[in-house]
Amino acid sequence: MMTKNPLVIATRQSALALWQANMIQDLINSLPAFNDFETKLLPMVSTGDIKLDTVLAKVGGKGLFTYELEQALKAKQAQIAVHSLKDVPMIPEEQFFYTYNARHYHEDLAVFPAGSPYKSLADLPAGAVVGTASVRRKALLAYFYPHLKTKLLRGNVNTRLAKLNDAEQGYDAIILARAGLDRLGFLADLQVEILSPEQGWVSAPGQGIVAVQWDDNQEVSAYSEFLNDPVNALLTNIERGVARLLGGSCSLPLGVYAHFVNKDGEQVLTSAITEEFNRLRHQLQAQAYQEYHPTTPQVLTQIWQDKIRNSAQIQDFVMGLQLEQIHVHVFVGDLEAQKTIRQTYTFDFAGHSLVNLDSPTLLTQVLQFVQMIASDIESKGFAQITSLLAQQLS
Ligand SMILES: NCc1[nH]cc(CCC(=O)O)c1CC(=O)O
Repeated sequence: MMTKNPLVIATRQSALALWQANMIQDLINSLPAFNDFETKLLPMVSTGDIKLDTVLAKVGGKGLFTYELEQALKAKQAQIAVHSLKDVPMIPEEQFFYTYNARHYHEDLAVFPAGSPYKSLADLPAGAVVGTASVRRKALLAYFYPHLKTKLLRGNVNTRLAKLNDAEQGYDAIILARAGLDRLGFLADLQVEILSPEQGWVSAPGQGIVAVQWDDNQEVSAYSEFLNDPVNALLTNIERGVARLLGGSCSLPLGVYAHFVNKDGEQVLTSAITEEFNRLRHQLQAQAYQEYHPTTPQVLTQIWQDKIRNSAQIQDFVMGLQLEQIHVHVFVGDLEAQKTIRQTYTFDFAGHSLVNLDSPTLLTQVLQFVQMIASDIESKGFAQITSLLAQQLS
């Protein structure tokens, strides 16, 4: 029997990180293109898991949850790393690139302690205490709920929930990502309020997306396309593109959320597109493998992409979605709600197709759109916000 190539997956050790790494491992194991690989998880501890006493913006933020995993990639102890995209720095080191997966939920939630008489942030009495370590969430609280106080809350999701339910810690509510709670199976048992971006509570760029990090110096990177989800990649590149042009770091209270809108002007949830779209794409991937194995990953990618473009089933599915526009919600705030910017931007998707997301015309238009958003935000007083923030964070 032939020995298989190792495909070691670096991950943090929190319950959420392991869930996400397992999801990617299962996906890889289900794809014939990876038949010659043997997957294994490499759980690691990151600086962000140890330094728990400060606001994320102050410990530098940059690469706090990714640095150690990147070292494992560079040392070839691991072939890929799995991250919450939200934790990945906006400007990666040159040798690394990412593919994107799975956005089931994008929103933040307010979570209330078991038995709390309150069901929404608006209901909480003046001076009630809300836990978060994120400057974006602090700025949103200051803007929408000025009657509330915030208090630092760090740690992984399990730790934060334990602190919420420990009365001595004094939290009346905490803010968490819906995606994380859903993945851990906690949603059903918790008293929560969904904070929706469409109503102004804009989530972090890339929130809810699982990112797979690849190392250009390792041969396995030729297989990256098989794991990419092109719909999530498009929306994510818009969100992160805006953040990057605004100097993107997690010390900026910035929310960006992009989604598709159909002919009737309704939001089409990304998960409602990607589940079926990827099922069909993966079927064709398996067919291409069957017909052309053994061949190189580059050739297989080409054949597979052609099959996708020529598939009547995929064409039908994509046409049925009637995607017309992409809406991008942006929030830029400061810690005392003195200079908040809120805006929604619209991209005309009608002449494009999900089957051709790598079309140079589309990519050029998207890039111009992202630049337009960033310069519009700048013209609305962005520089004043950042100088105000510098004072507030010092
Ligand atoms: N910085 C922590 C972090 N990074 C990703 C998630 C949740 C999953 C996601 O949003 O993708 C969380 C926890 C939280 O914000 O509640």
